[in-house]
Amino acid sequence: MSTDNVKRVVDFSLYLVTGRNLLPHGKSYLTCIEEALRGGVTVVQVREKEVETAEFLEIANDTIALCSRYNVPVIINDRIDVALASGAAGVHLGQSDMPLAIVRKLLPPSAIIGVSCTTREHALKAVEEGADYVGLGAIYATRTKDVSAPGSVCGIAGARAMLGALEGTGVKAVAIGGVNSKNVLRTLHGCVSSTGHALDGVAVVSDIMASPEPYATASCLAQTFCAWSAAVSRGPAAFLVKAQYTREGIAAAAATLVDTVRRVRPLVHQITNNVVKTQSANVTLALGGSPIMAEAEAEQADLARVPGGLLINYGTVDAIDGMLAAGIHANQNRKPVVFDPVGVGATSFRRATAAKLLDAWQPTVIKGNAAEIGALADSEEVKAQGVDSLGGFKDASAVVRSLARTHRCIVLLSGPTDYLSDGSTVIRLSNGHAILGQITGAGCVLGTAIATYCGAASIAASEPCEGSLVNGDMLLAVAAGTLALTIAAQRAAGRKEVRGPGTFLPALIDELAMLSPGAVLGTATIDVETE
Ligand SMILES: Cc1ncc(COP(=O)(O)OP(=O)(O)O)c(N)n1
Ligand SMILES: Cc1ncsc1CCOP(=O)(O)O
Repeated sequence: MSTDNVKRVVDFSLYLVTGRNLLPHGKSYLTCIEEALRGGVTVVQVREKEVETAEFLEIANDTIALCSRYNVPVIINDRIDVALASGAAGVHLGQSDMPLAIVRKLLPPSAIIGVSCTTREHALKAVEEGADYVGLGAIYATRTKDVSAPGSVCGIAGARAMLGALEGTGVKAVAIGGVNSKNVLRTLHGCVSSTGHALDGVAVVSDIMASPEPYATASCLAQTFCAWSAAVSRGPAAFLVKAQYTREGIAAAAATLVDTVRRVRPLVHQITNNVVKTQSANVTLALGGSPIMAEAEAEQADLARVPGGLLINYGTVDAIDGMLAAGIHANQNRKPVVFDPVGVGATSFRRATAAKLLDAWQPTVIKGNAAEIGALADSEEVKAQGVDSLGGFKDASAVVRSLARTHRCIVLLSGPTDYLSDGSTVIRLSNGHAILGQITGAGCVLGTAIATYCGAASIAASEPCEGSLVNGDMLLAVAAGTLALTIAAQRAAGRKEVRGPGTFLPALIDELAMLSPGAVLGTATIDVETE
Protein backbone atom coordinates (compact mmCIF):
# COMPACT_ATOMS: atom_id res chain seq x y z
CA MET A 1 0.00 0.00 0.00
CA SER A 2 1.25 3.48 -0.81
CA THR A 3 2.71 5.08 2.30
CA ASP A 4 1.94 8.55 1.00
CA ASN A 5 0.13 10.77 3.48
CA VAL A 6 -1.88 12.45 0.78
CA LYS A 7 -5.12 10.78 -0.26
CA ARG A 8 -5.50 10.69 -4.02
CA VAL A 9 -8.60 12.18 -5.57
CA VAL A 10 -10.51 9.31 -7.09
CA ASP A 11 -12.85 9.56 -10.03
CA PHE A 12 -15.61 7.11 -9.06
CA SER A 13 -17.67 7.56 -12.21
CA LEU A 14 -17.12 4.04 -13.57
CA TYR A 15 -16.12 1.59 -10.88
CA LEU A 16 -15.33 -1.92 -12.11
CA VAL A 17 -15.64 -4.66 -9.49
CA THR A 18 -13.98 -7.80 -10.81
CA GLY A 19 -15.42 -11.30 -11.06
CA ARG A 20 -13.20 -13.74 -12.93
CA ASN A 21 -15.87 -16.46 -12.89
CA LEU A 22 -17.97 -14.29 -15.22
CA LEU A 23 -15.42 -13.97 -18.03
CA PRO A 24 -16.68 -15.19 -21.40
CA HIS A 25 -14.99 -18.27 -22.82
CA GLY A 26 -11.59 -17.39 -24.30
CA LYS A 27 -11.27 -13.94 -22.69
CA SER A 28 -8.43 -13.61 -20.20
CA TYR A 29 -8.82 -11.63 -16.98
CA LEU A 30 -6.17 -9.03 -17.75
CA THR A 31 -7.39 -8.58 -21.35
CA CYS A 32 -10.86 -7.89 -20.04
CA ILE A 33 -9.60 -5.38 -17.45
CA GLU A 34 -7.39 -3.62 -20.01
CA GLU A 35 -10.22 -3.31 -22.55
CA ALA A 36 -12.46 -1.95 -19.78
CA LEU A 37 -9.78 0.56 -18.77
CA ARG A 38 -9.48 1.73 -22.35
CA GLY A 39 -13.26 2.03 -22.45
CA GLY A 40 -13.28 4.44 -19.51
CA VAL A 41 -13.21 2.54 -16.20
CA THR A 42 -11.91 4.96 -13.56
CA VAL A 43 -11.42 2.69 -10.54
CA VAL A 44 -11.07 -1.09 -10.17
CA GLN A 45 -11.88 -3.30 -7.20
CA VAL A 46 -10.36 -6.77 -7.03
CA ARG A 47 -13.10 -9.01 -5.63
CA GLU A 48 -12.04 -12.61 -5.23
CA LYS A 49 -14.34 -14.84 -3.26
CA GLU A 50 -12.90 -18.26 -3.82
CA VAL A 51 -9.11 -18.06 -3.94
CA GLU A 52 -6.35 -18.71 -1.43
CA THR A 53 -4.36 -15.77 -0.12
CA ALA A 54 -1.32 -16.28 -2.35
CA GLU A 55 -3.41 -16.34 -5.51
CA PHE A 56 -5.45 -13.32 -4.38
CA LEU A 57 -2.20 -11.40 -3.85
CA GLU A 58 -0.92 -12.39 -7.30
CA ILE A 59 -4.15 -11.23 -8.94
CA ALA A 60 -4.01 -7.99 -6.98
CA ASN A 61 -0.38 -7.36 -8.02
CA ASP A 62 -1.15 -8.04 -11.69
CA THR A 63 -4.22 -5.80 -11.59
CA ILE A 64 -2.29 -2.97 -9.93
CA ALA A 65 0.55 -3.25 -12.46
CA LEU A 66 -1.94 -2.97 -15.32
CA CYS A 67 -4.10 -0.23 -13.79
CA SER A 68 -1.10 1.91 -12.88
CA ARG A 69 -0.40 2.25 -16.62
CA TYR A 70 -3.82 3.92 -16.90
CA ASN A 71 -3.38 5.86 -13.65
CA VAL A 72 -6.42 4.05 -12.24
CA PRO A 73 -6.50 3.17 -8.52
CA VAL A 74 -7.13 -0.39 -7.36
CA ILE A 75 -9.19 -1.22 -4.28
CA ILE A 76 -9.15 -4.65 -2.62
CA ASN A 77 -12.41 -6.23 -1.50
CA ASP A 78 -12.53 -7.35 2.16
CA ARG A 79 -8.83 -8.28 2.62
CA ILE A 80 -6.77 -5.70 4.49
CA ASP A 81 -3.71 -7.98 4.40
CA VAL A 82 -3.85 -8.25 0.61
CA ALA A 83 -4.34 -4.50 0.31
CA LEU A 84 -1.26 -3.86 2.44
CA ALA A 85 0.87 -6.48 0.75
CA SER A 86 0.01 -5.36 -2.78
CA GLY A 87 0.21 -1.62 -2.15
CA ALA A 88 -3.34 -1.13 -3.38
CA ALA A 89 -4.98 2.28 -3.09
CA GLY A 90 -7.53 1.06 -0.54
CA VAL A 91 -10.05 -1.50 0.62
CA HIS A 92 -13.77 -2.08 0.35
CA LEU A 93 -15.55 -3.29 3.49
CA GLY A 94 -18.91 -5.02 3.85
CA GLN A 95 -21.18 -4.59 6.87
CA SER A 96 -19.82 -7.76 8.46
CA ASP A 97 -16.15 -7.13 7.65
CA MET A 98 -13.55 -5.65 10.03
CA PRO A 99 -14.79 -2.36 11.56
CA LEU A 100 -13.72 0.72 9.67
CA ALA A 101 -12.10 2.38 12.70
CA ILE A 102 -9.70 -0.57 13.10
CA VAL A 103 -8.99 -0.77 9.37
CA ARG A 104 -8.20 2.94 9.36
CA LYS A 105 -5.56 2.36 12.03
CA LEU A 106 -4.04 -0.54 10.13
CA LEU A 107 -3.77 1.24 6.79
CA PRO A 108 -1.72 4.31 5.86
CA PRO A 109 -3.48 7.69 5.94
CA SER A 110 -3.67 7.78 2.17
CA ALA A 111 -5.81 4.61 2.04
CA ILE A 112 -9.21 4.89 0.41
CA ILE A 113 -11.81 3.03 2.43
CA GLY A 114 -15.23 2.19 1.05
CA VAL A 115 -18.19 0.65 2.85
CA SER A 116 -21.24 -1.23 1.54
CA CYS A 117 -24.53 0.37 2.59
CA THR A 118 -28.09 -0.85 2.20
CA THR A 119 -29.86 1.47 4.62
CA ARG A 120 -29.79 5.10 5.67
CA GLU A 121 -28.42 3.97 9.05
CA HIS A 122 -25.51 2.26 7.31
CA ALA A 123 -24.80 5.47 5.40
CA LEU A 124 -24.94 7.65 8.53
CA LYS A 125 -22.58 5.25 10.32
CA ALA A 126 -20.18 5.18 7.36
CA VAL A 127 -20.04 8.98 7.42
CA GLU A 128 -19.48 9.04 11.18
CA GLU A 129 -16.70 6.48 10.95
CA GLY A 130 -14.91 8.37 8.20
CA ALA A 131 -15.52 6.29 5.05
CA ASP A 132 -14.18 7.82 1.86
CA TYR A 133 -16.94 6.37 -0.26
CA VAL A 134 -19.96 4.09 0.01
CA GLY A 135 -21.34 1.42 -2.31
CA LEU A 136 -25.13 1.76 -2.25
CA GLY A 137 -27.01 -1.40 -3.07
CA ALA A 138 -28.09 -3.74 -4.21
CA ILE A 139 -30.07 -1.32 -6.33
CA TYR A 140 -31.70 -4.08 -8.42
CA ALA A 141 -31.75 -7.85 -8.28
CA THR A 142 -28.49 -9.42 -9.44
CA ARG A 143 -27.11 -12.89 -10.01
CA THR A 144 -23.57 -11.87 -9.10
CA LYS A 145 -24.21 -11.86 -5.35
CA ASP A 146 -26.83 -13.51 -3.20
CA VAL A 147 -29.28 -10.71 -2.43
CA SER A 148 -32.20 -12.98 -1.57
CA ALA A 149 -32.25 -12.05 2.15
CA PRO A 150 -35.01 -9.56 2.97
CA GLY A 151 -33.72 -5.99 2.85
CA SER A 152 -30.71 -6.80 0.66
CA VAL A 153 -32.12 -4.87 -2.29
CA CYS A 154 -32.49 -1.21 -1.35
CA GLY A 155 -33.92 -0.06 -4.66
CA ILE A 156 -33.86 3.43 -6.05
CA ALA A 157 -35.90 4.69 -3.10
CA GLY A 158 -33.36 3.27 -0.65
CA ALA A 159 -30.48 4.84 -2.58
CA ARG A 160 -32.25 8.22 -2.43
CA ALA A 161 -32.56 7.99 1.34
CA MET A 162 -28.87 7.07 1.68
CA LEU A 163 -27.80 9.90 -0.61
CA GLY A 164 -29.78 12.25 1.61
CA ALA A 165 -27.66 11.08 4.56
CA LEU A 166 -24.48 11.97 2.63
CA GLU A 167 -25.54 15.54 1.91
CA GLY A 168 -22.76 17.96 2.78
CA THR A 169 -20.33 15.25 3.94
CA GLY A 170 -17.92 14.85 1.03
CA VAL A 171 -18.34 11.06 1.18
CA LYS A 172 -18.59 9.76 -2.38
CA ALA A 173 -21.26 7.29 -3.47
CA VAL A 174 -21.60 4.67 -6.17
CA ALA A 175 -24.64 2.54 -6.95
CA ILE A 176 -24.10 -1.21 -7.23
CA GLY A 177 -26.20 -4.27 -8.00
CA GLY A 178 -27.80 -4.98 -11.35
CA VAL A 179 -26.53 -1.77 -12.89
CA ASN A 180 -25.80 -2.13 -16.61
CA SER A 181 -25.56 -0.17 -19.84
CA LYS A 182 -29.31 -0.43 -20.40
CA ASN A 183 -30.45 0.90 -17.04
CA VAL A 184 -27.55 3.17 -16.11
CA LEU A 185 -29.21 6.39 -17.28
CA ARG A 186 -32.40 5.58 -15.38
CA THR A 187 -30.30 4.67 -12.33
CA LEU A 188 -28.38 7.92 -12.40
CA HIS A 189 -31.58 9.95 -12.84
CA GLY A 190 -33.39 8.09 -10.10
CA CYS A 191 -30.64 7.97 -7.49
CA VAL A 192 -30.78 11.59 -6.42
CA SER A 193 -31.94 12.69 -2.97
CA SER A 194 -34.79 15.16 -2.65
CA THR A 195 -32.18 17.78 -1.79
CA GLY A 196 -30.37 17.11 -5.07
CA HIS A 197 -27.49 14.95 -3.83
CA ALA A 198 -26.53 12.64 -6.70
CA LEU A 199 -24.28 9.65 -7.29
CA ASP A 200 -20.58 10.02 -8.01
CA GLY A 201 -20.59 6.91 -10.13
CA VAL A 202 -21.81 3.41 -10.75
CA ALA A 203 -20.17 0.12 -9.81
CA VAL A 204 -20.54 -2.74 -12.22
CA VAL A 205 -19.51 -6.39 -12.17
CA SER A 206 -21.23 -8.65 -14.71
CA ASP A 207 -22.08 -6.09 -17.38
CA ILE A 208 -18.35 -5.60 -18.01
CA MET A 209 -16.80 -8.86 -16.79
CA ALA A 210 -19.21 -11.07 -18.74
CA SER A 211 -19.17 -8.88 -21.83
CA PRO A 212 -17.56 -10.26 -24.97
CA GLU A 213 -16.68 -6.61 -25.67
CA PRO A 214 -15.63 -4.96 -22.41
CA TYR A 215 -14.31 -1.92 -24.27
CA ALA A 216 -17.68 -1.22 -25.88
CA THR A 217 -19.60 -1.89 -22.67
CA ALA A 218 -17.33 0.31 -20.57
CA SER A 219 -17.41 3.07 -23.22
CA CYS A 220 -21.18 3.04 -23.23
CA LEU A 221 -21.36 3.24 -19.43
CA ALA A 222 -18.70 5.97 -19.28
CA GLN A 223 -20.31 8.06 -22.02
CA THR A 224 -23.71 7.79 -20.40
CA PHE A 225 -22.24 8.99 -17.12
CA CYS A 226 -20.61 11.98 -18.84
CA ALA A 227 -23.77 12.90 -20.72
CA TRP A 228 -25.83 12.61 -17.54
CA SER A 229 -23.39 14.78 -15.57
CA ALA A 230 -23.68 17.46 -18.22
CA ALA A 231 -27.50 17.26 -18.21
CA VAL A 232 -27.71 17.31 -14.43
CA SER A 233 -26.00 20.63 -14.22
CA ARG A 234 -28.85 22.10 -16.25
CA GLY A 235 -31.78 21.57 -13.92
CA PRO A 236 -33.30 20.19 -10.76
CA ALA A 237 -35.01 17.24 -12.36
CA ALA A 238 -32.15 16.39 -14.67
CA PHE A 239 -34.17 15.43 -17.70
CA LEU A 240 -36.03 18.70 -17.81
CA VAL A 241 -35.11 21.66 -19.91
CA LYS A 242 -34.78 24.36 -17.30
CA ALA A 243 -36.51 27.46 -18.53
CA GLN A 244 -38.08 30.65 -17.28
CA TYR A 245 -41.77 29.95 -17.60
CA THR A 246 -44.30 32.72 -18.13
CA ARG A 247 -48.06 32.63 -18.50
CA GLU A 248 -47.78 33.82 -22.11
CA GLY A 249 -45.01 31.36 -22.93
CA ILE A 250 -46.97 28.41 -21.54
CA ALA A 251 -50.13 29.40 -23.44
CA ALA A 252 -48.16 29.83 -26.68
CA ALA A 253 -46.40 26.47 -26.27
CA ALA A 254 -49.71 24.75 -25.47
CA ALA A 255 -51.31 26.28 -28.57
CA THR A 256 -48.39 25.16 -30.75
CA LEU A 257 -48.55 21.62 -29.38
CA VAL A 258 -52.21 21.28 -30.48
CA ASP A 259 -50.98 21.19 -34.08
CA THR A 260 -47.76 19.34 -33.24
CA VAL A 261 -49.75 16.37 -31.91
CA ARG A 262 -51.73 16.18 -35.16
CA ARG A 263 -48.60 16.54 -37.24
CA VAL A 264 -46.40 13.96 -35.52
CA ARG A 265 -49.28 11.64 -34.56
CA PRO A 266 -47.52 10.00 -31.59
CA LEU A 267 -48.13 6.37 -30.75
CA VAL A 268 -49.77 6.50 -27.33
CA HIS A 269 -49.22 3.19 -25.67
CA GLN A 270 -51.61 2.75 -22.78
CA ILE A 271 -51.82 0.16 -20.07
CA THR A 272 -54.97 1.34 -18.44
CA ASN A 273 -58.00 0.04 -16.61
CA ASN A 274 -60.95 -1.72 -18.18
CA VAL A 275 -63.40 1.01 -17.22
CA VAL A 276 -61.84 3.59 -19.51
CA LYS A 277 -60.10 1.78 -22.35
CA THR A 278 -62.50 2.73 -25.16
CA GLN A 279 -62.87 6.26 -23.84
CA SER A 280 -59.09 6.66 -23.62
CA ALA A 281 -58.52 5.37 -27.16
CA ASN A 282 -61.16 7.80 -28.44
CA VAL A 283 -59.60 10.72 -26.60
CA THR A 284 -56.19 9.86 -28.09
CA LEU A 285 -57.63 9.71 -31.59
CA ALA A 286 -59.56 12.94 -31.14
CA LEU A 287 -56.40 14.75 -30.03
CA GLY A 288 -54.52 13.46 -33.07
CA GLY A 289 -52.53 10.62 -31.52
CA SER A 290 -52.51 6.94 -32.34
CA PRO A 291 -53.65 4.72 -29.45
CA ILE A 292 -52.55 1.20 -28.66
CA MET A 293 -53.74 -0.64 -25.58
CA ALA A 294 -51.13 -3.38 -25.02
CA GLU A 295 -50.31 -5.01 -21.71
CA ALA A 296 -48.54 -8.32 -22.35
CA GLU A 297 -44.98 -8.32 -21.01
CA ALA A 298 -43.69 -9.94 -24.20
CA GLU A 299 -44.71 -7.04 -26.45
CA GLN A 300 -43.29 -4.18 -24.40
CA ALA A 301 -39.77 -4.16 -25.90
CA ASP A 302 -41.11 -3.85 -29.45
CA LEU A 303 -43.63 -1.15 -28.59
CA ALA A 304 -41.09 0.91 -26.71
CA ARG A 305 -39.00 1.28 -29.86
CA VAL A 306 -41.76 3.28 -31.55
CA PRO A 307 -41.56 6.98 -30.63
CA GLY A 308 -44.46 8.41 -28.66
CA GLY A 309 -45.69 8.28 -25.10
CA LEU A 310 -46.54 5.62 -22.52
CA LEU A 311 -49.37 5.83 -20.00
CA ILE A 312 -49.39 3.46 -17.07
CA ASN A 313 -52.69 3.79 -15.26
CA TYR A 314 -52.77 0.92 -12.81
CA GLY A 315 -56.53 1.21 -12.26
CA THR A 316 -57.58 -2.27 -11.28
CA VAL A 317 -53.97 -3.29 -10.55
CA ASP A 318 -53.44 -6.20 -12.85
CA ALA A 319 -50.92 -6.73 -15.68
CA ILE A 320 -48.17 -5.68 -13.27
CA ASP A 321 -45.48 -7.57 -15.20
CA GLY A 322 -46.51 -5.72 -18.34
CA MET A 323 -46.37 -2.40 -16.46
CA LEU A 324 -42.91 -3.18 -15.09
CA ALA A 325 -41.57 -4.13 -18.52
CA ALA A 326 -43.29 -1.25 -20.31
CA GLY A 327 -41.71 1.41 -18.10
CA ILE A 328 -38.26 -0.20 -18.16
CA HIS A 329 -38.28 -0.38 -21.96
CA ALA A 330 -39.69 3.14 -22.26
CA ASN A 331 -36.80 4.46 -20.13
CA GLN A 332 -34.31 2.57 -22.26
CA ASN A 333 -35.80 4.14 -25.39
CA ARG A 334 -36.04 7.55 -23.73
CA LYS A 335 -39.81 7.72 -24.11
CA PRO A 336 -41.95 9.73 -21.68
CA VAL A 337 -43.77 7.67 -19.06
CA VAL A 338 -46.93 9.04 -17.46
CA PHE A 339 -47.90 7.24 -14.27
CA ASP A 340 -51.45 7.44 -12.93
CA PRO A 341 -51.47 5.61 -9.58
CA VAL A 342 -55.25 5.31 -9.37
CA GLY A 343 -56.47 4.94 -5.78
CA VAL A 344 -52.92 4.44 -4.45
CA GLY A 345 -54.02 5.49 -0.97
CA ALA A 346 -56.93 3.05 -0.88
CA THR A 347 -55.06 -0.19 -0.09
CA SER A 348 -51.64 -1.29 1.09
CA PHE A 349 -51.39 -3.50 -2.03
CA ARG A 350 -51.72 -0.41 -4.23
CA ARG A 351 -49.07 1.42 -2.21
CA ALA A 352 -46.65 -1.50 -2.48
CA THR A 353 -47.31 -1.84 -6.21
CA ALA A 354 -46.69 1.85 -6.82
CA ALA A 355 -43.40 1.60 -4.89
CA LYS A 356 -42.37 -1.44 -6.92
CA LEU A 357 -43.13 0.26 -10.24
CA LEU A 358 -41.39 3.47 -9.22
CA ASP A 359 -38.30 1.49 -8.23
CA ALA A 360 -38.23 -0.30 -11.59
CA TRP A 361 -38.60 2.73 -13.84
CA GLN A 362 -38.42 6.48 -13.84
CA PRO A 363 -41.71 8.24 -14.49
CA THR A 364 -41.63 11.43 -16.50
CA VAL A 365 -44.94 12.51 -14.97
CA ILE A 366 -46.92 11.38 -11.96
CA LYS A 367 -50.51 12.54 -12.09
CA GLY A 368 -53.17 12.05 -9.48
CA ASN A 369 -56.02 13.55 -7.52
CA ALA A 370 -55.49 14.96 -4.04
CA ALA A 371 -55.80 11.61 -2.27
CA GLU A 372 -53.38 9.92 -4.68
CA ILE A 373 -50.79 12.69 -4.52
CA GLY A 374 -51.26 12.84 -0.73
CA ALA A 375 -50.66 9.10 -0.40
CA LEU A 376 -47.46 9.26 -2.47
CA ALA A 377 -46.32 12.26 -0.46
CA ASP A 378 -47.07 10.44 2.83
CA SER A 379 -49.42 13.27 3.74
CA GLU A 380 -52.32 12.75 6.13
CA GLU A 381 -54.02 15.93 4.95
CA VAL A 382 -56.28 14.38 2.32
CA LYS A 383 -58.09 11.08 2.80
CA ALA A 384 -58.90 8.54 0.13
CA GLN A 385 -62.35 7.12 -0.38
CA GLY A 386 -61.73 4.40 -2.94
CA VAL A 387 -60.42 6.26 -5.97
CA ASP A 388 -61.83 9.62 -4.80
CA SER A 389 -60.43 12.28 -2.46
CA LEU A 390 -61.93 13.80 0.66
CA GLY A 391 -60.70 17.35 1.19
CA GLY A 392 -57.76 19.27 -0.24
CA PHE A 393 -54.27 20.55 0.64
CA LYS A 394 -53.60 23.77 2.52
CA ASP A 395 -50.53 24.39 0.35
CA ALA A 396 -50.94 22.37 -2.84
CA SER A 397 -47.98 24.11 -4.49
CA ALA A 398 -45.62 22.96 -1.76
CA VAL A 399 -46.92 19.39 -2.03
CA VAL A 400 -46.42 19.08 -5.80
CA ARG A 401 -43.06 20.80 -5.72
CA SER A 402 -41.76 18.52 -2.99
CA LEU A 403 -43.11 15.32 -4.56
CA ALA A 404 -41.57 16.31 -7.90
CA ARG A 405 -38.20 16.67 -6.18
CA THR A 406 -38.52 13.33 -4.46
CA HIS A 407 -39.43 11.45 -7.62
CA ARG A 408 -37.36 13.54 -10.05
CA CYS A 409 -40.32 14.06 -12.34
CA ILE A 410 -43.21 16.37 -13.17
CA VAL A 411 -46.07 16.04 -10.67
CA LEU A 412 -49.60 17.00 -11.61
CA LEU A 413 -52.27 17.33 -8.95
CA SER A 414 -55.62 17.41 -10.73
CA GLY A 415 -58.71 19.16 -9.41
CA PRO A 416 -60.75 22.30 -10.04
CA THR A 417 -57.32 23.95 -10.20
CA ASP A 418 -54.59 21.73 -11.58
CA TYR A 419 -51.15 22.16 -9.98
CA LEU A 420 -48.09 20.99 -11.82
CA SER A 421 -44.44 21.26 -10.94
CA ASP A 422 -40.99 20.16 -12.05
CA GLY A 423 -39.71 20.59 -8.50
CA SER A 424 -38.97 24.24 -9.07
CA THR A 425 -41.71 26.10 -10.96
CA VAL A 426 -45.37 25.50 -10.06
CA ILE A 427 -47.98 26.12 -12.77
CA ARG A 428 -51.65 26.48 -11.83
CA LEU A 429 -54.27 25.84 -14.50
CA SER A 430 -57.91 26.68 -13.81
CA ASN A 431 -59.82 25.51 -16.87
CA GLY A 432 -62.33 22.67 -16.92
CA HIS A 433 -65.92 22.17 -15.82
CA ALA A 434 -67.66 20.59 -12.84
CA ILE A 435 -69.41 18.13 -15.15
CA LEU A 436 -66.08 16.30 -15.55
CA GLY A 437 -66.74 15.02 -12.02
CA GLN A 438 -69.94 13.34 -13.22
CA ILE A 439 -68.38 11.03 -15.81
CA THR A 440 -66.25 8.04 -14.99
CA GLY A 441 -62.59 8.18 -15.90
CA ALA A 442 -62.20 11.95 -16.27
CA GLY A 443 -58.87 11.70 -14.43
CA CYS A 444 -57.86 8.68 -16.51
CA VAL A 445 -58.43 10.47 -19.82
CA LEU A 446 -56.49 13.43 -18.49
CA GLY A 447 -53.58 10.97 -18.18
CA THR A 448 -54.20 9.96 -21.78
CA ALA A 449 -54.13 13.57 -22.97
CA ILE A 450 -50.89 14.18 -21.08
CA ALA A 451 -49.24 11.03 -22.47
CA THR A 452 -50.32 12.10 -25.97
CA TYR A 453 -48.84 15.58 -25.56
CA CYS A 454 -45.65 14.35 -23.87
CA GLY A 455 -45.20 11.82 -26.67
CA ALA A 456 -45.62 14.50 -29.34
CA ALA A 457 -43.33 16.97 -27.53
CA SER A 458 -40.60 14.35 -27.20
CA ILE A 459 -40.80 13.47 -30.90
CA ALA A 460 -40.77 17.12 -31.95
CA ALA A 461 -37.95 18.16 -29.58
CA SER A 462 -35.44 20.12 -31.59
CA GLU A 463 -32.43 19.58 -29.40
CA PRO A 464 -31.96 15.97 -28.36
CA CYS A 465 -29.97 15.70 -25.15
CA GLU A 466 -27.98 12.48 -24.67
CA GLY A 467 -27.96 12.72 -20.90
CA SER A 468 -31.73 13.14 -20.64
CA LEU A 469 -34.21 10.35 -20.11
CA VAL A 470 -36.65 12.22 -22.33
CA ASN A 471 -36.17 14.92 -24.92
CA GLY A 472 -38.33 18.02 -24.93
CA ASP A 473 -39.86 20.23 -22.27
CA MET A 474 -42.15 17.92 -20.36
CA LEU A 475 -43.48 20.59 -18.01
CA LEU A 476 -44.89 22.47 -20.99
CA ALA A 477 -46.20 19.23 -22.50
CA VAL A 478 -48.07 18.36 -19.29
CA ALA A 479 -49.51 21.86 -19.14
CA ALA A 480 -50.56 21.61 -22.79
CA GLY A 481 -52.20 18.19 -22.40
CA THR A 482 -54.06 19.38 -19.34
CA LEU A 483 -55.23 22.54 -21.07
CA ALA A 484 -56.36 20.59 -24.15
CA LEU A 485 -58.61 18.35 -22.09
CA THR A 486 -59.95 20.96 -19.70
CA ILE A 487 -60.59 23.60 -22.37
CA ALA A 488 -62.35 21.04 -24.57
CA ALA A 489 -64.45 20.05 -21.52
CA GLN A 490 -65.38 23.67 -20.91
CA ARG A 491 -66.45 24.10 -24.53
CA ALA A 492 -68.35 20.80 -24.57
CA ALA A 493 -70.23 21.67 -21.37
CA GLY A 494 -71.31 24.94 -22.99
CA ARG A 495 -72.88 23.29 -26.03
CA LYS A 496 -76.62 23.64 -26.22
CA GLU A 497 -77.22 19.94 -26.91
CA VAL A 498 -75.38 18.93 -23.72
CA ARG A 499 -77.98 18.27 -21.06
CA GLY A 500 -75.93 16.17 -18.62
CA PRO A 501 -73.07 13.67 -18.36
CA GLY A 502 -74.55 11.33 -21.00
CA THR A 503 -74.55 13.97 -23.73
CA PHE A 504 -71.36 15.58 -22.41
CA LEU A 505 -69.02 12.68 -23.21
CA PRO A 506 -69.58 12.57 -26.99
CA ALA A 507 -69.47 16.38 -27.05
CA LEU A 508 -66.12 16.25 -25.27
CA ILE A 509 -64.70 13.91 -27.92
CA ASP A 510 -65.98 16.29 -30.63
CA GLU A 511 -64.44 19.31 -28.92
CA LEU A 512 -61.10 17.53 -28.52
CA ALA A 513 -61.11 16.74 -32.23
CA MET A 514 -61.96 20.35 -33.11
CA LEU A 515 -59.67 22.03 -30.58
CA SER A 516 -57.77 24.86 -32.17
CA PRO A 517 -54.59 26.66 -31.09
CA GLY A 518 -56.68 29.84 -30.97
CA ALA A 519 -59.14 28.30 -28.50
CA VAL A 520 -56.25 27.35 -26.22
CA LEU A 521 -54.68 30.81 -26.45
CA GLY A 522 -58.01 32.54 -25.83
CA THR A 523 -59.25 30.34 -22.98
CA ALA A 524 -56.23 29.11 -21.01
CA THR A 525 -56.21 30.30 -17.40
CA ILE A 526 -52.63 30.03 -16.19
CA ASP A 527 -50.68 31.19 -13.15
CA VAL A 528 -46.97 30.62 -12.61
CA GLU A 529 -45.16 30.49 -9.28
CA THR A 530 -41.38 30.47 -9.29
CA GLU A 531 -39.43 29.81 -6.12
C1 LIG B 1 -18.44 -0.67 -4.56
C2 LIG B 1 -18.92 -1.85 -3.82
N1 LIG B 1 -20.09 -1.77 -3.14
C3 LIG B 1 -20.53 -2.85 -2.47
C4 LIG B 1 -19.81 -4.03 -2.47
C5 LIG B 1 -20.27 -5.21 -1.69
O1 LIG B 1 -19.31 -5.50 -0.69
P1 LIG B 1 -19.63 -6.54 0.50
O2 LIG B 1 -20.85 -6.06 1.19
O3 LIG B 1 -18.40 -6.69 1.27
O4 LIG B 1 -19.97 -7.86 -0.25
P2 LIG B 1 -18.94 -8.69 -1.10
O5 LIG B 1 -18.50 -7.88 -2.27
O6 LIG B 1 -17.79 -8.97 -0.22
O7 LIG B 1 -19.70 -9.88 -1.52
C6 LIG B 1 -18.62 -4.06 -3.18
N2 LIG B 1 -17.84 -5.17 -3.21
N3 LIG B 1 -18.19 -2.97 -3.84
C1 LIG C 1 -20.81 -6.96 -5.03
C2 LIG C 1 -22.21 -6.55 -4.94
N1 LIG C 1 -22.66 -5.89 -3.84
C3 LIG C 1 -23.95 -5.59 -3.91
S1 LIG C 1 -24.64 -6.15 -5.32
C4 LIG C 1 -23.17 -6.77 -5.86
C5 LIG C 1 -23.01 -7.47 -7.15
C6 LIG C 1 -23.18 -6.56 -8.32
O1 LIG C 1 -22.94 -7.27 -9.48
P1 LIG C 1 -23.61 -6.92 -10.87
O2 LIG C 1 -23.05 -5.61 -11.32
O3 LIG C 1 -23.19 -8.04 -11.77
O4 LIG C 1 -25.09 -6.91 -10.65
